[in-house]
Amino acid sequence: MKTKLIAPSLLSADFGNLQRDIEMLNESQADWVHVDVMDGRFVPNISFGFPIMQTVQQHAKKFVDVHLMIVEPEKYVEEFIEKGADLVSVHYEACVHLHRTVHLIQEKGAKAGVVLNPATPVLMLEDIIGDVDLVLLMSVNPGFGGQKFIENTYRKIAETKDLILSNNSTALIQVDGGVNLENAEKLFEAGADVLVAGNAVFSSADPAKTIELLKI
Ligand SMILES: O=C(CO)[C@@H](O)[C@H](O)COP(=O)(O)O
Repeated sequence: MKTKLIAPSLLSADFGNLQRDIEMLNESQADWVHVDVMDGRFVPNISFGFPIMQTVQQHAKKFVDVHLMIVEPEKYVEEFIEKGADLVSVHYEACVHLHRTVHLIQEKGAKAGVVLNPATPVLMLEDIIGDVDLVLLMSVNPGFGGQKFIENTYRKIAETKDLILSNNSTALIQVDGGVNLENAEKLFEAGADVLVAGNAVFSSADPAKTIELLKI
């Protein structure tokens, strides 16, 4: 997988015109489509589930990146993969048996990511870094789009990069939350490989142009 990737989050798309927004992403320079699944238990908000995932599967031509903000994600990963997820990321904080869940995702044919909330230290990944394809660092508390970026994410990117290098891991670093045209370049320079952007893309006058500018 190449780096400096943009993954627009469908959480900020217009659900009344979801096909239109996915087709816009297909034609844009977006690399991935980021799908935020929230259950109202792991996070204090409910977004959507399998029916929306089916719409994504029908229309998206880009790599589909699913972020599960749900308790007991191991119960649902297989169905998300059947419905087109190329990568499934699960929260460190939500998995009792993280190693088992990561390997389940990979056995079912998808890439596996592990997600850290802002208050979870990078060192918790020491014994799983060699198994995962991606580390997703939350730069806001998960649950809502349009929140303010938490600045200590830069330090966490550096720590994740060190962990990856010292373990000869090939995991990508993804950053999610409050990413915008002001901080994207700095985040890539700090070592992020994939930036998720919801509000910055879908609230802009020209989402396709914003995606292009986020990559510069
Ligand atoms: O996972 C989440 C929120 O929990 C994110 O993917 C947000 O959707 C990012 O939104 P912006 O901060 O870019 O609006």
